[in-house]
Amino acid sequence: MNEQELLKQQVAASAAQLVVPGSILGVGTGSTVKWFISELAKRDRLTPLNLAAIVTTSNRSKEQLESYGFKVVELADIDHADLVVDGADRVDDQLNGIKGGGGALTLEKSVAVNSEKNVWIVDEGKLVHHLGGFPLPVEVLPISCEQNFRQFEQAGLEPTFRQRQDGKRYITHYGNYIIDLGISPLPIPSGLAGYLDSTVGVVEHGLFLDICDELLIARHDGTVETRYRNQLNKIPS
Ligand SMILES: O=C(CO)[C@H](O)[C@H](O)COP(=O)(O)O
Repeated sequence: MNEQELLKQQVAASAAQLVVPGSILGVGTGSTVKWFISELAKRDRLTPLNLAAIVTTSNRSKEQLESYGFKVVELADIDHADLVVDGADRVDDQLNGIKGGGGALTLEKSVAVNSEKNVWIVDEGKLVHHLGGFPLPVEVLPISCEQNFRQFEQAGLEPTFRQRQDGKRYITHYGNYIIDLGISPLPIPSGLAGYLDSTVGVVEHGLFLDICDELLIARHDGTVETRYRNQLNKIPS
C-alpha cells in the first residue's frame, strides 16, 4: 500500500472508533471514506455495533456499506444523524472546508447540517491557512447555468463546467451541472458563501462553514491529530 493510502487507512481507523453502538450514523463519500467503511465493517465484525440506521451521501458509499451487510436508509427516513464521518478537499485553520470534489456536495451538506456531530477525516496535505488551492464546486440548475457561468466570469471567479471523461458535462445525482470556481485563498470565506447562497440558480456550493466539529488529521509521522472546533482558540496560528 502506498503512503497516501496508509494515511487514509490510519485516519479512517481512528474515526471508526468514534462510532457509538446503537446510534444513527451518516457516512460521506470519497477515497478516505472508502477506508472508513471498511474499518467500520472490521469493528462491526469484532463486536456488532447494532447501528439504529445509516444514511450516506452517494451510491458508491451505499453499495460499499451494503456489501458489508449494513442496511442504508434515506435521509428522509431519519430525523437526524448522531454522527457523520466524511472527507474534505481542503480544511482551513477555522475548520471550514471545501468539499464536493466527488460531486456529492448537495447531499453531503444536507446530511451534515442534520447531524449532531460532524467528523472530517483528512491527511495533512489537505490543510491550508485559508480556503483555496482547490476548485470550489458549485451545483447549478441546467436552466440558468449559462447565466450563472457568465455571472461568475464577471465576478472574476474563473468558472469551468466540470466534465466527464468523455468530454460531456458532468451531471449530478439531481440532474444538475457543476461549475468549478478557481478561487484564490479566502481569509473570510463567509463573503463568497453569502454571494453564492443568494445567487439564483445555485443549488448548493462546496464551502462548508462552521460544520466540522472534529477534524482527524493523518500525519506523515504516523500519528493522527484531532482538532476540535470548540477549542480553536487553543490552536497556535
Ligand atoms: O467532498 C467529497 C466528495 O464530494 C469528499 O469528501 C472529498 O472530495 C474528499 O475525498 P477524498 O477522501 O477522496 O480526498
